[in-house]
Order: sequence, then C-alpha cells, then structure tokens
Amino acid sequence: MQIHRDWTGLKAEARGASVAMGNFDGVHKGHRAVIDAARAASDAPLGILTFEPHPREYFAPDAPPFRLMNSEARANRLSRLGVQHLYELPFGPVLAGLTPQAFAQEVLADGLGIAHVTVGADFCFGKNRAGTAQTLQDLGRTYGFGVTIVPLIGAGEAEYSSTAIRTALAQGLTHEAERMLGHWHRIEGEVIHGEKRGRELGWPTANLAMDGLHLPRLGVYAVLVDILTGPDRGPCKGVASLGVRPMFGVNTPNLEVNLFDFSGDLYGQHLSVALVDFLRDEARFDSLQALIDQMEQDGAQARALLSGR
Ligand SMILES: Cc1cc2nc3c(=O)[nH]c(=O)nc-3n(C[C@H](O)[C@H](O)[C@H](O)COP(=O)(O)O)c2cc1C
Ligand SMILES: Nc1ncnc2c1ncn2[C@@H]1O[C@H](COP(=O)(O)OP(=O)(O)O)[C@@H](O)[C@H]1O
Repeated sequence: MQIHRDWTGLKAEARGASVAMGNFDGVHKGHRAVIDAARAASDAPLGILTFEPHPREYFAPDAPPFRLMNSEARANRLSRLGVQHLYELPFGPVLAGLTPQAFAQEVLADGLGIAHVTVGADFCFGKNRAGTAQTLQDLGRTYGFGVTIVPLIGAGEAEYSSTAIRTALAQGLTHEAERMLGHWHRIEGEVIHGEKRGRELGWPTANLAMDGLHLPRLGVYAVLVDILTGPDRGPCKGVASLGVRPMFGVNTPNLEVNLFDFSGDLYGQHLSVALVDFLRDEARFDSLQALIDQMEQDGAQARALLSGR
C-alpha cells in the first residue's frame, strides 16, 4: 500500500483510483461496507481518502481524546483489506476552508484525478460541513468523477458507528464493541519504559501509552496480543491493566500488559493488544501483597477466559 499525504503532483499510477472517503475510525463493519462498495464500483486500484488529524481533533484540540486507533494502526488495518493507495490528507486551515465545490474541483478532480468516490449516506464535507453525499454526487457530474452512496447498514443509524463503539468500550462492553467492529478493539503502539516496578512485584508489564486515544473503561482485561516486531514476533495471551495505577500515586493512563509464559525484552517493539474480556475495575489495595494476590487471581481468570481462543 502506498501512502500519499498530498493532493497535488502525484505520480500517474495513483491517478484514476476508486476511493472510499471518510474518517474510518475503528474500520468497523459499516466502514467495510463502504470499502467493499468502492472495490466493486471500479476495476481501478482501490484507495482510501481520509484525513490526518481527524477533523474533530483539528476543530476541538482540547476535547478529550476520542480516537479508536492512531493513523498507523488505521493504515495497517486498511492495508490488510487490500487497499492499494491511502490518501491521508493533512487536515488544517487549507482543507477546512475549502467549500464543497472547491474540494471536489481542487482536491478530487484536478489534484488527485480520482475516477470514482464512494461514501456512506451520512457523509458531510467541505467548509462548515455544508456538503452532503448528494452534493458530492452532483459535483461528480460537473467535474467528471463517479459517486456511489452506500446506505447505512444495521437496524438504526447508530447500529455501526464509531460513537456507539466508543460508548460500549467506555462501559467495558468489549463483546458489544466487537459485534460492531467485526474484530476485537485493539490498542497498538511501541513498548515504553515504566517505573520498573512490575518485575519487583513478579508481574513485569509491557507498557503502551494511550496518547490521543479514546479510553475504554479503566480496569483489568484478558487480552490477546500480537507482538508485531522483533525476535519474539507472533501471537500470545495475557492480562492487562488499563489505568492510572491508584496504588502508586497520580499517573497518566496507560496500558500495562503481562504476557503469559514469556520472559523476553520488548522495549521498543510494537504490540497490538486486543481487549477481549473486562475483569474488574482498577482498585487501591491496603498493601502491595494484596495487589499481588489480586493480580494472581486476575491472571488465572484471564487464562481461563482465553483458553480455546
Ligand atoms: C493484572 C494486573 C492488575 C493490576 N491491577 C491494579 C490495580 O488494581 N491497581 C493499581 O494501582 N495498579 C494495578 N496494576 C498496575 C500495576 O500497578 C503496575 O503494573 C505496576 O505498578 C508496574 O508498573 P511499571 O510497569 O511502571 O513498572 C495492575 C497490573 C496488572 C498486570
Ligand atoms: N511476561 C512478560 N510480560 C511483559 N513484559 C515482560 C515479560 N517478561 C519480560 N518483560 C519485559 O519486561 C518489561 C516490563 O518490566 P517492568 O518491570 O514492568 O518495567 P517497566 O516499568 O519499564 O514496564 C517489558 O517491557 C518487557 O521488556
């Protein structure tokens, strides 16, 4: 998959693509219906047109993080769906200021030379979100690109939506989120250094930052892990704590993963951690020993829940 971060001066092989356009946060079942329609609409190379940062991050930079995945995780998932070109356009004052007409003409037609655009029925675009899917279809006739509008799938509009998935995860409803996503919700990133306390407790934990990401319910989860890089690359299981570690003062939230039956060095490697079962809320215990005893129970419960997965 090639990633393009500009909409002018692209090489000829990127032109004429059929693209699915949207934010694709989470790449849930509704998104995949739009991507499948883009694939079916044309024999041209399949592309995704999306924005980075997410427009909502640009317009409300101080709002709490809401994204289900960072741009790297989104790109990896889209690549696995067979997307050949990812147009990850920088969302800033220039794009935010384009009218729907200017976006269609300058970005889609003259800039990228796109042959066909597929969007979900609720797609809005352009300055003040003034353009609808129907507007796009009309502009396509003017500027010479085809437009497919995909009806929203599911019983109601909220059936498959990134917002509904965020709500489920905030309640610890991992299986409900999975039903809408079509896969487990995953947190991906590089293993960073922590306080080196885990190994002293007998529970080393590989730590991932939650920077910019939506926070699922804080607490302990049974997790399926893919080690994406390094000598220990491959799938494994574990138990993870997502939270602020109230036992140890005030901290920024992170994800701490203990891998079962593993003793390698993971610093700097990339992990993808699937939240499978919520076990309990994060707690503050009277003693370190009480925390360790509880971690033993968490580990045993996670092993039991994950057996057969
Ligand atoms: C299964 C598990 C459960 C945990 N539960 C709690 C908890 O309830 N309260 C808490 O403050 N920390 C909890 N932690 C987080 C530990 O405090 C943390 O992993 C430890 O401080 C190690 O931190 P370090 O990686 O920075 O060395 C838990 C960790 C694991 C792996
Ligand atoms: N079973 C394991 N699960 C998670 N990390 C492990 C495991 N065994 C060894 N490690 C290594 O130990 C590190 C975590 O140890 P820890 O004492 O918690 O340090 P830190 O506070 O830096 O996270 C991980 O980043 C990884 O490199």
